[in-house]
Amino acid sequence: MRWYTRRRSRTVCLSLAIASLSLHLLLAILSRSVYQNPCDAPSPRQTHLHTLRALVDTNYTSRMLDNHVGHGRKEEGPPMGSGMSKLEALFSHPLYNMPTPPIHEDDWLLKVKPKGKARETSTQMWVSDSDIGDDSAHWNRSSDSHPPWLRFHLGISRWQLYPHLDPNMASLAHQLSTHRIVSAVQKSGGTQLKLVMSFPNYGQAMLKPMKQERDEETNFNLYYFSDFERHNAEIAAFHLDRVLGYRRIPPAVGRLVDVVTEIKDITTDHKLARTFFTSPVNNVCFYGQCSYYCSTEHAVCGRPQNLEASLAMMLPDPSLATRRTWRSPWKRSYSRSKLAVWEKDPDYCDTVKTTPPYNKGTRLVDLIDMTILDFLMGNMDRHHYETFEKFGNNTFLLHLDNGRAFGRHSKDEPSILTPLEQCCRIRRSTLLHLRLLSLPQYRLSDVMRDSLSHDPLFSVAPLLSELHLSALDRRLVTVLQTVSRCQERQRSRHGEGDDVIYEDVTDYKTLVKHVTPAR
Ligand SMILES: Nc1ncnc2c1ncn2[C@@H]1O[C@H](COP(=O)(O)OP(=O)(O)OP(=O)(O)O)[C@@H](O)[C@H]1O
Ligand SMILES: [Mn+2]
Repeated sequence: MRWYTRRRSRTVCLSLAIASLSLHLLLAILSRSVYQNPCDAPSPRQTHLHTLRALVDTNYTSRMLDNHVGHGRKEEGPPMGSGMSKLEALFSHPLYNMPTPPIHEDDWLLKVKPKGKARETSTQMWVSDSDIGDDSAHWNRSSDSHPPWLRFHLGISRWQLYPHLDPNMASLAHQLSTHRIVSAVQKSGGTQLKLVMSFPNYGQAMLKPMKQERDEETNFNLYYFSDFERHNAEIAAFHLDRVLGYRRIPPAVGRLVDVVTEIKDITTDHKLARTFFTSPVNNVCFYGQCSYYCSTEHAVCGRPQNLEASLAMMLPDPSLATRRTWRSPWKRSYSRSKLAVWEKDPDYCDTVKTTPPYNKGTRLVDLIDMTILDFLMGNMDRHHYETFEKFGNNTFLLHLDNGRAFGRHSKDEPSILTPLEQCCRIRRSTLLHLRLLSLPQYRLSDVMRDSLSHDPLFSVAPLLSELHLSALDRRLVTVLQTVSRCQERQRSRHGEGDDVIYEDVTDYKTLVKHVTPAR
């Protein structure tokens, strides 16, 4: 009996031990599965690596990337756990922070004189390249004591107008939108009314007034060459150019200008002053002198004195930094009946490719970059572009005059993409940027909305309507499809698609090495 009881209690103990062991095992398995998710979630670094690998894939398609990068699910926000806006996440992406070679003294647009020398010779402390002898010194290029406009001028290089994440940008925008206006005169040249405004610290800006409501579409019966210029297009173009990573448009911000105290009362331009009048509803209006739309019927009017306008930072005066103007090979005919050569000859690019300066260096792909910018914003008015003469042919193209962009959101204009269609050539870096902006977590319309919300006029109304923002996404898909078609065409001809890509990002290893966790 005792023997039986001992045996029973031993069995019970054994079963209890087995049960507790199983329970432990079960708990361990459960806790592992509970904590597994955060441990296995990709770090920002891994996400960046995934994105980059997918972006350089030659068989890239947008849908494939959604799966690749989002690990099968749609990732709507910026990289996990970053706490950043989509714009901040975009600008912190390695593609925007690639190591750049040091800028040599000859690669700056303006050289600065040592302070002593400058005082001896003249009151101006910056001089053009041709004015300077052997006494140049590395003096104060980024000094905090300089006004923002001078820091902007001194920061222009052979490769860009301003650096990525420019620490000067906020004060530059602040100056343009708030500093007292001490002078306003008409800017000569060009076809539509625009003014040059001066600030007490000698900075200058080019003003384009608001002529139509933001969501008003350009009349479909109007030819591109008689379209109005839009102040919000100048501002949005600056933001788009920066988002694309180009940095080839001078900073432009919005401002509510008092047409009486900030233009009429202070102008020394008598021709301009004479055109002021009061409208039947007591708004103050003016129309100036120019070849298009400078008449009472097309006057710009304050409400009653407040006028929305864009103010773009002026580039250094041509006497300090000469600019060269180039006619675009894909210039439109500016005629109601004539077609341009490129519209009649599908092989037109073969000729351009062998014609200087498009036969060497980056000029052709720089032009394609400009084409992509113009297609995205629907700008049909790119008849010319400019470069700084000092840098010869080895430099970026200035994307000035964007007032006729963002006129229509309901229609895309495929003819703007003709240079890309005909030449089938694109910088690797541009393609990577475009592909990045097609991902849901960096979506072009979202980063543009974010970027434009920093403009002072955002408090009046968003600079681009939602319809214009979504047109950007639609057009981006068209650009990427065009490139894919080019690659397919090339592949079917030669067995590969690499003639399409101008390889300007050669060192992927360096790029990937520089993938840093998002801050
Ligand atoms: N930010 C700037 N700084 C200095 N010069 C500028 C700036 N923006 C434009 N310009 C110069 O002023 C000229 C006229 O400006 P813009 O082209 O914007 O006016 P427009 O009336 O639209 O001209 P067009 O009718 O020829 O298209 C430009 O060709 C350019 O050389
Ligand atoms: Mn123009």
